Amino acid sequence: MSLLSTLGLSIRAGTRCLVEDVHFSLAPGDRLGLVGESGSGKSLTALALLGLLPPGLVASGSVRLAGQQVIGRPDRQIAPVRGAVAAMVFQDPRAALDPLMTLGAQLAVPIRRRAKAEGRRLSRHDLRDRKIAALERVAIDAPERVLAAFPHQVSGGQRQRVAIAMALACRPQLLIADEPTTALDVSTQAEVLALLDRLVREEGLALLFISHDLPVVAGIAERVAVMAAGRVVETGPVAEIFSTPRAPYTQALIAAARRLDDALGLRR
Ligand SMILES: Nc1ncnc2c1ncn2[C@@H]1O[C@H](COP(=O)(O)OP(=O)(O)OP(=O)(O)O)[C@@H](O)[C@H]1O
Repeated sequence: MSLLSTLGLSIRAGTRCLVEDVHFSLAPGDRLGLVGESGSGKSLTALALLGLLPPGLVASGSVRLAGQQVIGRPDRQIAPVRGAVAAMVFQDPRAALDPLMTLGAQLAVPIRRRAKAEGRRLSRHDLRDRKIAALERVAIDAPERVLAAFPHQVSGGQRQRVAIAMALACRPQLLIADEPTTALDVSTQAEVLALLDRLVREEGLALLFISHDLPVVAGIAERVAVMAAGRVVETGPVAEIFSTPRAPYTQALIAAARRLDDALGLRR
C-alpha cells in the first residue's frame, strides 16, 4: 500500500487555480524529488498533502496519507494521522523554531508527544538522555550547549539540524523536506544534505524532497516529479529525466544546470 498518494490534486485561491491535477505516490522507503521554479506550486502541494494549507486556499481531488483521505476532512481528524506518519522540515528553520524558547525545551515537545503516544512517561533523566541522543543523531557537537541555547545563539546549519532532530523525534515514516538547504551557505548545504541522506537511509524513511535545484534533487531522490506553472509536467527515475528529458521545461532546467557546471569548471 502507498504511504502517500495524490490523484487530481488541485488548489485554488478563489477562482485562481494555483496547482492543477497533481498526481504521484510514495511507498514506504521511496524518495521522490519535487522540482520546479519559484512559484510553480511545490510548497502548496506539500502543505496540501498534510492538510496544512493556509486559510483561503482550497484543495480538491484526493490525497491519501497512510490510507486516510486528507482532503475535505476536519483538522481534528487529520492531525493524529499527520502526527503519526509524517514530519516536515522547512527552508528557514527560524520560522519553525520559537525564538523565545531554548532549543532543548522545543526538542522536548515531539519527544514527549511520541512517548505519550507509546503510553510511556518519561522521567527528567530519560527526557534529557533522549534529547542528547536526538542531537547526536544529527551530528551536533556539544549537544549540552545547544540544548541550553536559544535559536539565535546557534548557527544556521545547527538550527536546521535541530529542526531535523525535532522532525525525526516524531518517528515519522515520511519526511517532507521543503528546500531544507536553500537558506544555508554552500558547504553547510552539502553537510545537511549528506546528513538527510544518511538519516533517511538508516531509518528507512520515505522522503519527499522539494527544491528548485535539479542537481541537488538528483543527489538525494530516486524519482523526480517536475512542476511548472502548477502542474507536474514530467515524472520519472532521476537517471532517465537527466538523460532523456521530454518536457521542454525539464530540458531547460537541465541545460541551465549544465551551463552552471561548465561555468564553475565542474564538468569535463
Ligand atoms: N496563501 C496564498 N494565497 C494566494 N496565492 C498563494 C498563496 N500562497 C502561495 N500562493 C501562490 O501560489 C503559487 C505557488 O506557490 P508555492 O509557494 O507553492 O510555489 P513554490 O514552487 O513552492 O515556490 P518557492 O520555491 O518560491 O517557494 C505562487 O504563484 C504563489 O504566489
